[in-house]
Amino acid sequence: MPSSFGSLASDSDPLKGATIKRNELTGEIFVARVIHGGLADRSGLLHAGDRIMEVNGFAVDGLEPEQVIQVVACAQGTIMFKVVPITERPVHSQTTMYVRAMADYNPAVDPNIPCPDAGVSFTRGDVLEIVDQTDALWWQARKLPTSSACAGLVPSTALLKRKQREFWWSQPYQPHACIHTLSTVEEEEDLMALEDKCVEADEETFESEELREADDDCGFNKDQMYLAGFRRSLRLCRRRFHSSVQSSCQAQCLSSCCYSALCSPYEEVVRHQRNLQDPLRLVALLGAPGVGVTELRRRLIQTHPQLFQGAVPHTSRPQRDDEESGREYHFISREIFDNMIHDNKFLEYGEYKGNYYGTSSEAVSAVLNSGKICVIDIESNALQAVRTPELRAFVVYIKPPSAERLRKTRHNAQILTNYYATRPFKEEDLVELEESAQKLELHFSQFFDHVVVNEELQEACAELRSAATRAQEQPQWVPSSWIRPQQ
Ligand SMILES: Nc1ncnc2c1ncn2[C@@H]1O[C@H](COP(=O)(O)OP(=O)(O)OP(=O)(O)O)[C@@H](O)[C@H]1O
Repeated sequence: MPSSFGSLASDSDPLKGATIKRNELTGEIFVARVIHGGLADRSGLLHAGDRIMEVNGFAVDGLEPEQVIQVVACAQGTIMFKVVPITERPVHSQTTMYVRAMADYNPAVDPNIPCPDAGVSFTRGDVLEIVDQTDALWWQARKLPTSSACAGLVPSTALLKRKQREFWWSQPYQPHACIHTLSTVEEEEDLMALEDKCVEADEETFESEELREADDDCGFNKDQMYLAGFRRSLRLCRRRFHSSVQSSCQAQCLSSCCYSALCSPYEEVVRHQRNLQDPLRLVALLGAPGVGVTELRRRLIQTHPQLFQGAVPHTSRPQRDDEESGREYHFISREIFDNMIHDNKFLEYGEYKGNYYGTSSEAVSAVLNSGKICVIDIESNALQAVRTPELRAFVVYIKPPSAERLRKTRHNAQILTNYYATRPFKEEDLVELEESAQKLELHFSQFFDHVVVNEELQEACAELRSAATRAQEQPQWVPSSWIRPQQ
């Protein structure tokens, strides 16, 4: 039987660069995998499938893997391995793949990982460089950004999906039609409660808020030019909105966190720099009610009208004398609105006392094609509708500051109540705001391209502005399907 010797430079844990396994029938010890970029890999002397006979002259057959590691750990100076190399080394043409994690993973609490020390922990939203997919269950990856050349183990898509299925089946009752991605049932109930909190507002109060805004003349800039798509009315009734994604699964899942794209534990991404001739990217703001999404959007558009613009919403309500179609709204008949819903034209839409209101993807595209950055605010259930190859949304999460700073900065702020009246924030409003923000972060942080903490308005607005322009001008991680659309 062919044999060879390999020597590795001394290291406190030289087998960290490889994992080993024992054949339970024969007691033989084999190299299970060589960690990409680790010591064993760099030496080129150990390969997956090699049989380890001896470590520094000590026969390892019959030992438990932990005992072999102990032998290696106790060795001083140069360590000699006597190895029987695998006869047919598989030829791999590994291509590096980048993914965004859609779930959290902690190897320290995973009983199934073959070697917890070699595991890479990650949280949703992290970008991973997958350097080896040879093993169907355990891939090798680096979490970016990293300065380490050494990769570690992460569960493969197949393994994570299996875990999700096991979790799903372990639940006493699961009404969802698809695999449960991240949330526990309790969290799901919380979310449903959040989304269910729709208070019936009568049309007069809703309309009066619209009028109040119009009276404020806040749709006009310094030169008395009307800033199209400026109104906040869509945000007002957002809790009753629908997103354009109406899969059968989503119909059952009010939290809308389990539609197909969100079910995959990894999203393949590429580092992409927008070409100058490409349309600009949509900037979609997401935040808990009352955190200041409207205020920031308003300030951004008002202070930089040459750069930013909102999308003009559609409505089926009758046009008033002082309104122009295409300025405050696109006024269309109910029948046309229904057809547009049917044709999936809306990113979000809602209905109030017989009148529809909605933001169409075409209205967003019109702004983007005009050379301005379209800024809209969305509900979490519209995430899938805006994360498309056409709109390429850059999602900015507006986060509340610390509890203390929130209470200080909102001292004179006015909250918009469910009855469409404004009044100063009460303690319970702030608590509710913080809870809603936590739930958004818990369930959707993997989709945040940038987070702006809205503490001081001016600073938050400046940061939003620079993030929104950076999204157009600098390379970003985006879903690979946006750049290489699937057939
Ligand atoms: N950083 C801040 N400092 C002080 N006040 C703020 C800040 N950001 C927002 N506000 C004020 O808080 C109030 C609520 O803000 P805004 O209306 O923008 O909330 P929102 O996120 O759009 O939620 P909703 O849609 O429920 O109104 C407004 O009075 C706004 O001026």
